[in-house]
Amino acid sequence: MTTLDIDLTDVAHGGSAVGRAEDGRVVFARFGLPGERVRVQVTGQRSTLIRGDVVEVLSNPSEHRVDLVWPEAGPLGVGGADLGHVAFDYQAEWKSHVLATTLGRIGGRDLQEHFAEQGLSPRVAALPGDAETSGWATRTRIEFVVGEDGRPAMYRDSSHELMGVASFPLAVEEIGELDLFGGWRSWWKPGERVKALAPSGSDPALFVGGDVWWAPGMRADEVVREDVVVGGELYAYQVHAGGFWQVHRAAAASLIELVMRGAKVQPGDRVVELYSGAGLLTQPLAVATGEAGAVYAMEATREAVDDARANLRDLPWARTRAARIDAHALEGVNGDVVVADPPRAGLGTELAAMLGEAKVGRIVLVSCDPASMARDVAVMRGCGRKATFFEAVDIFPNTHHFECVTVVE
Ligand SMILES: C[S@@+](CC[C@H](N)C(=O)[O-])C[C@H]1O[C@@H](n2cnc3c(N)ncnc32)[C@H](O)[C@@H]1O
Repeated sequence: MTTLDIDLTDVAHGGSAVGRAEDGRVVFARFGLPGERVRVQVTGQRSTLIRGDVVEVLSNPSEHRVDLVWPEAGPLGVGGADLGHVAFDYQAEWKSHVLATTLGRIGGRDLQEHFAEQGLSPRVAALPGDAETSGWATRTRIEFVVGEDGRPAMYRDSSHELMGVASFPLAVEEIGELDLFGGWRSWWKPGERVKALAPSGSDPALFVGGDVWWAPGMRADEVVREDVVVGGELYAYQVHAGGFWQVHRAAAASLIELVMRGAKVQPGDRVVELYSGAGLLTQPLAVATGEAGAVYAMEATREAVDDARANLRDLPWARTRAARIDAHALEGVNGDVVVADPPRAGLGTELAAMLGEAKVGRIVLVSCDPASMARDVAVMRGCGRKATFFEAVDIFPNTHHFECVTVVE
């Protein structure tokens, strides 16, 4: 067991605080805070860097350090709450700092200066209501694996080793109704992957082995209902229990609000939506274009497209196609507005350049990784476009993740 004693000076993208070892290598230390002198247990190393977890604060404990609400997800524990040791208010500072430095590191000085000139602030805002629970009890979806003893387990961070867990503090209270630590033990099988969900419009359910259950051996519908209220408007959705949906209980409404504010869709507009999932954004976009306009949405997952079609039943000018988005699919793409919500890897330089150069008025990019956001926006800048809107929102409290919405025109 190798340990190092170091001073932490900064924070890095990915959830670690940063310091330097005596041999000059950069140390990425999870569960540390800048200003602290800490003992780090090394969990991995290369010729240029060392990774580890803070197992002891030796001196200068940070005023922003809090006791771990979920100790099993602390140092040397399971992944999933790598900012669980950081005071809720300071998580926004941490993430804003990472966002600003990532903009510069990936997009260069030009992108940082461009954001400043455009009056765009790289700040990450907490979701309303989260301060009350310090961001705990906010997730309507949690995933785990059944351990050898039949109890819920998760993987130790960056490893294939399963560790039993005794609670899920990130889950909303309603998930407790499933009694995950009760009668399922003799029913589900070790090694099975389980998703527990508490949809806003249906009873809590468990997705395991491709089926949906509300209690051991008691089947539930394979689709659940999600109701999202934004500005007094209700958007209602069906979603396959195993399919993608935003995990934070307020994330769906927040993303609709931000995307619609940035997209400025007018009646009669032609909108192209990429990576549209079950149609979370497609529905409000179609309401905004009205029947004089059109929304063309693309999504790779068949089940999500089935959900989206059901969700757009009353808005027939919105059409969804099951298709992989690649350079071929985007050839000749055009419209008033393109909305893209890709997975963590972002659009990539090729697709970002295609969109940047396309006959499209406004591109709304939803990014769950600041590095891919900075790269994609920098590529579109290189096509002569300007960033005109930027908001970042903390839809993953107690982890290093957050979401960005950028508009490029
Ligand atoms: C971050 S989710 C966003 C979905 C939706 N906007 C929402 O918020 O619910 C990204 C979606 O992209 C889809 N996807 C990933 N790669 C894709 C590809 N190459 N082509 C089409 N869809 C893809 C996934 O299935 C997923 O539904």
